[in-house]
Amino acid sequence: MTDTAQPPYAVPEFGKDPSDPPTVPLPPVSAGADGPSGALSGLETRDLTAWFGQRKVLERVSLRMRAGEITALIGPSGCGKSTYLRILNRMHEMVRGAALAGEVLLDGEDVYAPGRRPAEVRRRIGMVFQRPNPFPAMSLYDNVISGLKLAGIRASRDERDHLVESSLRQAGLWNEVSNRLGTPGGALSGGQQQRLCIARSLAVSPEILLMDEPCSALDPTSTRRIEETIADLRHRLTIVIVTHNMQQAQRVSQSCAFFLASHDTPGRIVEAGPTAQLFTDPADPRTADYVNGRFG
Ligand SMILES: Nc1ncnc2c1ncn2[C@@H]1O[C@H](COP(=O)(O)OP(=O)(O)OP(=O)(O)O)[C@@H](O)[C@H]1O
Repeated sequence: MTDTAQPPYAVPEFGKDPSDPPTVPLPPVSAGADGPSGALSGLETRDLTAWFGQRKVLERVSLRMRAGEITALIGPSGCGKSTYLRILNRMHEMVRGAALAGEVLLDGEDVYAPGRRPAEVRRRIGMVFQRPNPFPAMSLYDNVISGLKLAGIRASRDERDHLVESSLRQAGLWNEVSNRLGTPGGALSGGQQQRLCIARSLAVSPEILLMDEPCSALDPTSTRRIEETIADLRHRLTIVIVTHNMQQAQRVSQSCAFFLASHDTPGRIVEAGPTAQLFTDPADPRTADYVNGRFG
């Protein structure tokens, strides 16, 4: 039976955050392994339960997403993967009536702790969506730096130039667009637009990058290009990717979590562990059935 118990608390509505972000200097580009601390950040959820209104869609999801790894979230449609991803950087609360319980720890600190600003969490934990969503009329240059103002980061012209180049290089797009940074984002191909969106996310130096089926709208060549970019980024930041493509999960990830829900039970993790193990020697027969295409 679907559990309709009241959630313990509703997450605050997006936009109701009382304090505007303070303006801060430009952080080092992609702190990551080359950054000042030399350490990458990890994410962990403990007993995460989520609701839309009275409907519980995730239940007690505990998962460790290790620093510097790519973790793939797999599972049939509707099992809560995207919801889980959006909880990680406080986007779940943008949906009216959404609620959650449990903890999301970024380097051991709860991103939902009282007083913690959603905008600061979203700067540190970036998101790339299923459909490329650059600002179509805005130049490539401005697209890349469009997140700075939102994050309250100030930068000189030189710093911005450097940031645009380094972000586009990391996203694997620089060589294709370096001589036309003034052209609008909408003029790029779908795959290039997705890499532009990755560059835009990288420009605010996130520690974690969440990717929600980033290749599902792309052709095989663009998909391969994005996968190469993801693999390159692994050494700079921690990545969590939702994918329906089992080959992609095997190609890009080191760890994998298999989610499952049914019509009367909310989404839960059936099994999580090293990707190779989940695909070759899963502990649960449902995992074997899913990764071998027997359902979902
Ligand atoms: N904004 C919303 N309001 C109400 N219910 C929602 C909302 N978004 C998602 N849901 C419900 O939450 C459940 C989990 O959805 P979610 O999109 O997280 O699943 P998913 O595993 O990512 O699916 P898919 O693979 O098809 O993208 C589904 O039953 C869905 O209908």
